[in-house]
Amino acid sequence: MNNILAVNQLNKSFGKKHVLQDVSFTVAPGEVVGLIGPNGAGKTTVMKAILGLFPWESGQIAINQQPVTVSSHQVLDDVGALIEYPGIYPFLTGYQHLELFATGKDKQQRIDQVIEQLKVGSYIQRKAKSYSLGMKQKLGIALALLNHPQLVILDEPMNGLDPQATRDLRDLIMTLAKQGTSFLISSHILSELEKIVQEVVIIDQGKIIKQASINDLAATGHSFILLKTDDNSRAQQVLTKAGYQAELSGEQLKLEQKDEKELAQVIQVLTEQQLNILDVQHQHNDLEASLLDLLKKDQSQQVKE
Ligand SMILES: Nc1ncnc2c1ncn2[C@@H]1O[C@H](COP(=O)(O)OP(=O)(O)OP(=O)(O)O)[C@@H](O)[C@H]1O
Repeated sequence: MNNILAVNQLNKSFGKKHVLQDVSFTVAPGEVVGLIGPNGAGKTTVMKAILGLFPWESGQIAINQQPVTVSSHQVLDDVGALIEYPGIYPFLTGYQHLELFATGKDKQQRIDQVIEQLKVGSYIQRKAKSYSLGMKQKLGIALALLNHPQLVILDEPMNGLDPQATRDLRDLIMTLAKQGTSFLISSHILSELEKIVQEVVIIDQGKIIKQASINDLAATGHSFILLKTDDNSRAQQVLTKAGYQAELSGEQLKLEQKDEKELAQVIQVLTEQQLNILDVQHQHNDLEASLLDLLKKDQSQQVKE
């Protein structure tokens, strides 16, 4: 299947600062891809380049196999985007914004649909200057989705949204993706996106350090055993003596589980020393931890280079 978006060997500098270095990744139709990286990694710059907002030194960007450049924007008709802050006119109502940007014969239907999808009906007739941060954010997302684009680019879309609105947005993204819309969504928090993305592109200091499915990334994650005993500090000593590295974490002892048999062995070691186990929990697939691991490895690699 052809990719809806292909970024190939993109290089971009601002002055002397090489902000994107050979950035390559793809987005397939109907796929939700997370662009994840720490502050300043280059996420917004990648997104702005895809929208042809500035020139770059080398590399190609194609949407539906058509090149995007600063002077050729036609392919962007099929792209909806919210980058950084929504561009909102304070003296227009939310509804007037939608009227201004809606296209097509079914304009009215599109406006009504997006008002319902984003649940903005109660304030859409008010002037935008009275909107809270979250309300503005929802209007920005409504504008990105309004004309049923094939590809939607959202830069930190959960910014300013309360937990209910965050959940509603996740549900909406998943529904639209099932209907074939592709999404590229940036965040510096992986856990915020892990429920909706199939694929993650991890960027650090302008370089893509990994593009992987969320399942592959989870498989590289760590597993931990969390134990509560009637004497955690003695249990820690007993485990250390037996060759396990257990750290005290609040009311629990936390140790990395390297293989499946380990839990039974740990329990045996403790019960042999008359320690009572009050609670056992498993912590699996800590995606945030595996992301941090990747970033740490990348940074130590760069120090060596
Ligand atoms: N117009 C510009 N002029 C100069 N430097 C810029 C410009 N835009 C971005 N940069 C620099 O490029 C780097 C990447 O910035 P970018 O905004 O793409 O990061 P980000 O991953 O989106 O970060 P955040 O999560 O903080 O939004 C940063 O070092 C930033 O200072």
